[in-house]
Amino acid sequence: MISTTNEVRQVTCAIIIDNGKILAALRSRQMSESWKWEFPGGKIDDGETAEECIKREITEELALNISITERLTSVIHTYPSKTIELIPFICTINGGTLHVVEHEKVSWFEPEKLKSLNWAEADLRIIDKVIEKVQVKV
Ligand SMILES: Nc1nc2c([nH]c(=O)n2[C@@H]2O[C@H](COP(=O)(O)OP(=O)(O)OP(=O)(O)O)[C@@H](O)[C@H]2O)c(=O)[nH]1
Repeated sequence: MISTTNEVRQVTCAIIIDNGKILAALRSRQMSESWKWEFPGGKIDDGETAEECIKREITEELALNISITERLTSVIHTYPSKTIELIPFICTINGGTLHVVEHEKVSWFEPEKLKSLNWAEADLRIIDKVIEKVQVKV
């Protein structure tokens, strides 16, 4: 199916907590929204649940198995060329060895450092809630 600009693309993202820090990923030159930070994840495939999607994406992008702790409220954000529904999940690592496949790099941040990053615009709308949630859980 050809996607149109009017369609809302559902995108999952993982807020992975480990040892009190949160993983953020820098989008690379080859990706749209280059050099912006995001939480790893991606678009939901046809027939897939959001939970299945985020587990698949994290295996593909970071070679990690994750467990979902909590699904947060999603946000809808319109970029000039697309509208996305960003569905965030708080997660922990269940297995695997971190290997960065697509991103420029990933880094671990203390919750209070997250606000200083140059985030993708949609993430700016979830970051306060993410920090509030992870400070309770770390
Ligand atoms: N994974 C992820 N994507 C995000 C976040 N915030 C955000 O705006 N996005 C956007 O959601 C889309 C996710 O698409 P994707 O990762 O599956 O694939 P992609 O880069 O090829 O997307 P593209 O079609 O925009 O080029 C991208 O447009 C990306 O910019 C986030 O925190 N995590």
